Amino acid sequence: MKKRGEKIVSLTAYDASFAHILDKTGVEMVLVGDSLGMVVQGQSSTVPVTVEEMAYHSKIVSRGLERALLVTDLPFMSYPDPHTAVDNAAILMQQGYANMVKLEGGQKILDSVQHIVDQGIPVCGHLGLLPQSVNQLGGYRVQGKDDTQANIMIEDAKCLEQAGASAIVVECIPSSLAKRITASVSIPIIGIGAGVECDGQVLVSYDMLDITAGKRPNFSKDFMLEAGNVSAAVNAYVEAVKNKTFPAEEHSF
Ligand SMILES: Nc1nc(=O)c2c([nH]1)NC[C@@H]1CN(c3ccc(C(=O)N[C@@H](CCC(=O)O)C(=O)O)cc3)CN21
Ligand SMILES: CC(C)C(=O)C(=O)O
Ligand SMILES: [Mg+2]
Repeated sequence: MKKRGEKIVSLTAYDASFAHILDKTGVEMVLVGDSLGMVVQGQSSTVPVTVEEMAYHSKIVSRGLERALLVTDLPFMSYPDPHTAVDNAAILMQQGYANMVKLEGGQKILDSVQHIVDQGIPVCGHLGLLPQSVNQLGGYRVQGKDDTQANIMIEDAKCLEQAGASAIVVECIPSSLAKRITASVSIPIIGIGAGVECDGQVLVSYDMLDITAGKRPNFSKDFMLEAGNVSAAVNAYVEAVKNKTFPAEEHSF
């Protein structure tokens, strides 16, 4: 799809009924995000989420899917070293029925990425804003704004590709940097708050359906407003990503 210039559409899901709607609407990649800690569990970050919780939600999401690729987040502290990373990735594959696992970070986690890939498990990287590091970052802010940070992120993307990653999510970074990263690797770059020039887009499904308890990141959009029902809202998102009308300038940095 990257080679063909066809945008890859992704949304998060945390249960089977939701997953079924995304699957039948043509969402290509369904992400069981550790964002479930915030939108499902009501916690103030993703840090408390466990491997067991991720495996459970991944398992129930898998029952709603027929076509979409199921990608499941490895949560905070589940990949502190390559051996532990492989063990936990195996749990998400065998108990969560994931097709691919996602880990946050660049060069620091390369050994873990390599070991997981060596076991035949597809890996998705995650660069830019890393919510599992929110306590170091001090908040959810745009990343990669200066040249040094930007160049490190491009190098991280190349290293992840080299280590065998199949795709990379880039979160909350300037559109210009996302464009450079997308041009620097041959694996698909899936953006969230990263502008329209990535190979695909992902959003937290609750945000685009306005199930938000009042707060939604500025890069997201309420697709429920005009659509009126869930399937129509998801369909409007799929169409908007495919024809590059989402994200617009107002959803980008
Ligand atoms: N509901 C929800 N949506 C998400 O997109 C999301 C989660 N939860 N939980 C995990 C992370 C945390 N995320 C977030 C949360 C807040 C902002 C936010 O408020 N960003 C500001 C940018 C601030 C700046 O200018 O630097 C914004 O206005 O969007 C961004 C990402 C993304 N992920
Ligand atoms: C926002 C996406 C990329 C994510 O990691 C999550 O939902 O946890
Ligand atoms: Mg996540």
